[in-house]
Amino acid sequence: MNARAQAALVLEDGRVFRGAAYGAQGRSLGEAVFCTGMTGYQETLTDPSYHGQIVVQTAPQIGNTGWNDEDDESSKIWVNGYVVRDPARTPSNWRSRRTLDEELVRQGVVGIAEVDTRSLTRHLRELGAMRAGVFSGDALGTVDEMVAEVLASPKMEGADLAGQVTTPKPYVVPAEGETRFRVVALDLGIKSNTPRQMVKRGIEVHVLPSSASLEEVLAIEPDGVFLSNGPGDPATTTHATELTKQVLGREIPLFGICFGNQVLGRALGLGTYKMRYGHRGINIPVIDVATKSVAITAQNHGFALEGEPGQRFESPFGAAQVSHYCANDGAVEGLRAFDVPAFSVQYHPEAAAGPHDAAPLFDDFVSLMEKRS
Ligand SMILES: NC(=O)CC[C@H](N)C(=O)O
Repeated sequence: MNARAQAALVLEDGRVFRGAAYGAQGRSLGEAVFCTGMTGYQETLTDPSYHGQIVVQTAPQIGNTGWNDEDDESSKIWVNGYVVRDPARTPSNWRSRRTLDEELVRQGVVGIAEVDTRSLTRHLRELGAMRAGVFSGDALGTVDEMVAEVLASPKMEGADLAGQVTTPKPYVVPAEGETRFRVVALDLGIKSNTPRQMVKRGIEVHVLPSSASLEEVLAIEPDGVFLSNGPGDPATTTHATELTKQVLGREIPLFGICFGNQVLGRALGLGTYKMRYGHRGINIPVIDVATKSVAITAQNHGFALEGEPGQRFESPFGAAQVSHYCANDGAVEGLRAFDVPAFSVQYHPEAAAGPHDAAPLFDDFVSLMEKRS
């Protein structure tokens, strides 16, 4: 392997990890977060929810299966920067078209390799996700210069990012087989596998930009409304939250995932807060309050809804409950409304990548629409 140029990962608290340039060379700034998934790096990199973040892969070996033309979760890589320990020298997979390194270069994503990602993960776990920068080649400066650049970059709290990743124009994903339902999916940063899960169940999915108005939603005469995942601070989602309230007021069945869970929660009157380091991985245990069963889930979030496991509360739309919580730390993982047809989860039932325990939630959405039709 050719020697790689020098690179540095600089955290806002002044901690510096030296390593080797990986992917494009230059500078990238963003919030450093760690993801514990041992597989699924292509889906992670192309998940729009990671926009604005520098993703640290806790697992040491990344890139082993190269980059293929099938597994992208959107049109491009959204992470601002990428941190790995030991990149594959020779990827091997029958679908691989190029190396991860080549793809990062092709898309101009600045990364760093040869970083002790376990030590870095422990640092972020104890001190919290924080702003960081990856600097390589000519962009390398003195530590003081690099820290100053990091400190001048925007924080994740207060970041309104959905508008930067949403589709510019509406589009339709046709149902497979007979069309049983029509659903409006509000694109706050949707992943490709989500419409795929719905169309398999006879749903025609109308994906609308995050700025869609109530009139635009109603013009489609939807049987249900879906709120997608997405990047940024849920406290900034005023438009989506207002739209959700109007949909709830009309008793149109509603299902939200991740950012969508936070938006539904805000519409029901709950607050959101920034977690210390969030949940990012593909083996996060969630408990369903009603059945006490555990699902192993795919997750990627840094904010969470306020609330206690099982807590019932009165919302402007009647009674509701914190229906799911995380077995690791008790964080809110799902909501159910009792007087309007709405529910949501903080995790990813589309599971790309990840286990399929939560896939039946799409069937629950279908049942909710069946009951109303
Ligand atoms: N995957 C998501 O939808 C993430 C939601 C939100 N941006 C968070 O970090 O909590």
